[in-house]
Amino acid sequence: MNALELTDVGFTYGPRPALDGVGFALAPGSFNALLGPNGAGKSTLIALLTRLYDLQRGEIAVFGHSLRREPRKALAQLGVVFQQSTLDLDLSVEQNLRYHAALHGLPGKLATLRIERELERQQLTPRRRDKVRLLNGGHRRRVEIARALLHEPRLLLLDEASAGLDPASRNGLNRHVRQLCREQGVTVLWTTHLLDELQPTDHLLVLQNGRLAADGAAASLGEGGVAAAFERLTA
Ligand SMILES: Nc1ncnc2c1ncn2[C@@H]1O[C@H](COP(=O)(O)OP(=O)(O)OP(=O)(O)O)[C@@H](O)[C@H]1O
Repeated sequence: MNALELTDVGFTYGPRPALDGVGFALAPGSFNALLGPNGAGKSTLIALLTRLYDLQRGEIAVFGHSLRREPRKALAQLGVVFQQSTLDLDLSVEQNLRYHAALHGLPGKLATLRIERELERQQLTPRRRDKVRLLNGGHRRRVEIARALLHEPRLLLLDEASAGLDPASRNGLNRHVRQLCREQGVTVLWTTHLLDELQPTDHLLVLQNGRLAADGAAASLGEGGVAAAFERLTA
């Protein structure tokens, strides 16, 4: 069963479609990168995946659950790190996680266990009592990843998660998410416009004018690596 499957997805705000017949599938446990120039439709796609917008055309299924017909089951499998941080800077790392757990109805003891496990997995245990305000951008992102994983989703969606980070933090975050994918079997959909965050074996999805211009291993896109392929596709 695919972690995520899109079939003929279309969405339009006005006369011109923002997404037009987009279809792809993500294998469980894979690292997938979603790329595209400004206006290609990435944000629209993410808004559909998170149900900010309702589907107008096509189907989206998360681990076999239709987002349209079984939204609760589909969303239960989905963890999201949004582009704009929504952490409370004046609460500690742990308080932010506890607040989120309560919001999602996790009972106290279970919440404590999950929070401890995620803090450990995200290497944040020593910072648990620090206010988020004191953390650097990379560590804040890790708090958001911990938060997104508290309900044990199997698909993690990161929307431009590395935007605004310095190169060292960007690399650290990218390595960290790849490790989660490799060691914990979490399927990752990583949205970026930074080609240096990609590896030849990544599954690459390139959106261009609302359509899928490429869907396959980065290495299979031809001569010159990802950067050349991206330039050719979006020229
Ligand atoms: N709220 C809206 N109302 C009308 N048109 C919109 C709206 N949001 C996006 N669009 C249009 O839909 C198309 C896709 O935009 P979208 O924001 O999904 O692309 P994107 O790939 O996320 O771009 P960026 O990288 O700049 O965020 C663009 O032509 C955009 O102008």
